[in-house]
Amino acid sequence: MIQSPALQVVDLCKNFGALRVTQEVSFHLPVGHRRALIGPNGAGKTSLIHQITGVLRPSSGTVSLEGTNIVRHSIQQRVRQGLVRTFQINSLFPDLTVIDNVRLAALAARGLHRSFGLTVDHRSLIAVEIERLLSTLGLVELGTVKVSHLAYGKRRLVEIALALALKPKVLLLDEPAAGLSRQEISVLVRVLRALPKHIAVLIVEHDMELVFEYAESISVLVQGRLLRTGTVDEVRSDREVRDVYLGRRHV
Ligand SMILES: Nc1ncnc2c1ncn2[C@@H]1O[C@H](COP(=O)(O)OP(=O)(O)OP(=O)(O)O)[C@@H](O)[C@H]1O
Repeated sequence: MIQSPALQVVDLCKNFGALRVTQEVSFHLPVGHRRALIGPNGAGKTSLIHQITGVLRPSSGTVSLEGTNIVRHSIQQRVRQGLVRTFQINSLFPDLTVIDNVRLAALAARGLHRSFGLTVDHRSLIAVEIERLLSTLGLVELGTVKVSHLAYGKRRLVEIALALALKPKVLLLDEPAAGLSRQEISVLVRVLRALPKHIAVLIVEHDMELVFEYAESISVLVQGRLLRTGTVDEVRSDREVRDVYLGRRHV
């Protein structure tokens, strides 16, 4: 049997009045694939992510998760189905510890809002899961620290921990390296590489070093249209992509 792609977008269009922010965008992400979405400012990357997550309703076209068209599903339904976007820092609870923040997401993934009333087995399962997650993200030693006491780079890792606690099949990362130092970006790349292999990742990122180091393939969006999708080498050496976005410094 042929496996459906983890995520498939077909002929997606979005207009704001006369402005066409998404124009007949089609692509698919195989299970476990790591794709970067790049493009100049205002190309429509965030608008595309918003349509995939359900924040924005497309004007036409479909978004499918494992073969099911989810275009009419709510944001919450999509999350429950495994389409998860990283939380923004301002959605973390600053006065709670890292562990408590991750626990809330792990409970939410089970349709629960508090651990009160859970069986001992459930609690220990969740505790093991949190431990594993923090270890993947290199946050074990910071588990009992309040989020408000963490450096910016660590908070961004907590965002990813929360998203992972929701058990994604497809993880959407919107500029995870924004505001990070080079050293923090190399930690981020290590963390992203250590993600479970079955998770497909779509990462929107302006930091080309990260993109070239991490992505298996790249899609280039320009003025709402996909200009090119290919391997890192194909996209890097594409003359048109260089002209509209990469310039000469990344060749
Ligand atoms: N709600 C809206 N109403 C009208 N126009 C919008 C709306 N949201 C986005 N736009 C426009 O759509 C275009 C694409 O914006 P978008 O934020 O998706 O680009 P982007 O590629 O994510 O840019 P950046 O890299 O700067 O984040 C821009 O011209 C923007 O002004």
